[in-house]
Amino acid sequence: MTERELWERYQRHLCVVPSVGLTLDISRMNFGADFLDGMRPRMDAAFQAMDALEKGAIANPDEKRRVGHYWLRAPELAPDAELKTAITDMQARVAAFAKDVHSGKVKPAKAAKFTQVLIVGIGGSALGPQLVADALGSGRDAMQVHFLDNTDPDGMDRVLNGLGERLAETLCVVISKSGGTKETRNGMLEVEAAYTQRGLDFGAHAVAVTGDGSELDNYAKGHKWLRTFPMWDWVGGRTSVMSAVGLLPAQLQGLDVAGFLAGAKDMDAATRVHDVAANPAALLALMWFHAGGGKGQKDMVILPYKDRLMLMSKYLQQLVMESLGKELSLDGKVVNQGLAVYGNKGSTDQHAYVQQLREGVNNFFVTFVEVLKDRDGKSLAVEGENTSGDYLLGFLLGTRRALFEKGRESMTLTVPDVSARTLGALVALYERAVGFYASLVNINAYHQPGVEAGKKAAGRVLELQGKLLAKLKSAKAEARSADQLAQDIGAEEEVETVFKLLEHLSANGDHGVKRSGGARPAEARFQSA
Ligand SMILES: O=P(O)(O)OC[C@H]1O[C@H](O)[C@H](O)[C@@H](O)[C@@H]1O
Repeated sequence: MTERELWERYQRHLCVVPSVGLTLDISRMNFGADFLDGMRPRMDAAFQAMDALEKGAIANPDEKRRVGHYWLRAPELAPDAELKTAITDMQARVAAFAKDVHSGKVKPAKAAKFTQVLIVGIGGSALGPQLVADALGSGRDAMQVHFLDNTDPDGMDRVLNGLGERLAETLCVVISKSGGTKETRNGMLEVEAAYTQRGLDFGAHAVAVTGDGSELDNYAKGHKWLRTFPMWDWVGGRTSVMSAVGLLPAQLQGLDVAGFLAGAKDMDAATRVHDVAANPAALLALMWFHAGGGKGQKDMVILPYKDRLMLMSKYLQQLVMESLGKELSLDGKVVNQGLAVYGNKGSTDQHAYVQQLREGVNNFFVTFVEVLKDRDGKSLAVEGENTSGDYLLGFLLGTRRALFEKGRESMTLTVPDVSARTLGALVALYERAVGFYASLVNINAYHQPGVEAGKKAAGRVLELQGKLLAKLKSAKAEARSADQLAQDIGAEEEVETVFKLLEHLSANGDHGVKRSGGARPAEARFQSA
């Protein structure tokens, strides 16, 4: 194709969303002339399914739940008055609480004001707030935000040591929809201990975002925490950033929550239309289908040329892969669907893996994100009249071209800035695209049955550890091999897990387990000190 023909293709297929100032360019995807028409029947079915979902159908059949994240930014569209009031009440309570925290009306026990927010959560209960905080935050925010999103003890120490004395002016927000996630529970208990160690009453510094009646809800109420904010079964964790999960941290940080919701609402309006050419979410889903043959055969590389959007790929990784990575179709057939997502930011990644994208295995398509506004204020001319921002665009367009020359496909999303409004629009765009794509490939995007297997297996590991410790204590002084200990606790078949547990126990002083003997598993001996 000549440059001129590409320019024609660019204009013909450019999807323009004036309400949020976003465009989607699909001209560098190599779909054929009849692809969009050919997909029309499937896309029509996807539109019907989405319309039904928004009206309150049970769109998550396995869990028999409605799927209501679109109502979070348009409560008037919620299918009944009760839901609408739940949303508007939540928004009002979040805003009022943040106002009271900022004014000092709600204050810590031993400091004048809360200045820091420590968020404890994981997965959908952390990734949204992390994306928002990183994309929109600055040193001038009303409060500084920190995260504990793992059960890694050293990771917790790093965050808590970083807060240091400021723990006295830290508001801890524990987020868990189910209220039973172990990583979050552990993080909460460790944070509680850190407050107690400093002579501070944790409850007077803590709030919860969780489902009514959950373990966390009961704990928060039982320990007189400052507040609890609701999470509902009709909002999935990975689409919860516009519930209290994302709004409370954003409001506390002093970000433009109204703009965030408005951007999403405007994008929802744009992606609700059944005209494919005008609907960027439909086009994204169709391009994913085209690129991977409807089977996820190509990976989605998210490349925003903007530092503030670096967590976009991480956020989309959960949204896309947890939604689309499914064993079974809606009819119960084994389909093993999915779309792999990775990426960081340009031009940084050009100095890392983009080499492979241009010349290596062609198993991906790129989504460039171009941000028109370089920075607040004027830029330095770094070479001739060129600014650093001119270079950023130069590198984006250069990589787009270099990939296309080698037959590697890309799309480009162009947005005016990284404002709350734009971020809300981007989140809404991908939420809708994931929903459409799930319909195109006939899967349930709103459950995550696969996640449970790992959790159950972890439960068994900890159960074995309990038995092992009891055995080691009763057989004090006698050094035994992993094989012997596995037999002792009636877990001969699980000797490898037993060895891994002993290796970990003896590397840490917590349980007083000592290792002796050789370095190889069969030579190692363990005993209670
Ligand atoms: O919010 P929570 O109930 O604590 O869940 C946190 C996360 O963990 C689960 O394993 C799910 O796979 C995620 O979708 C969820 O966001």
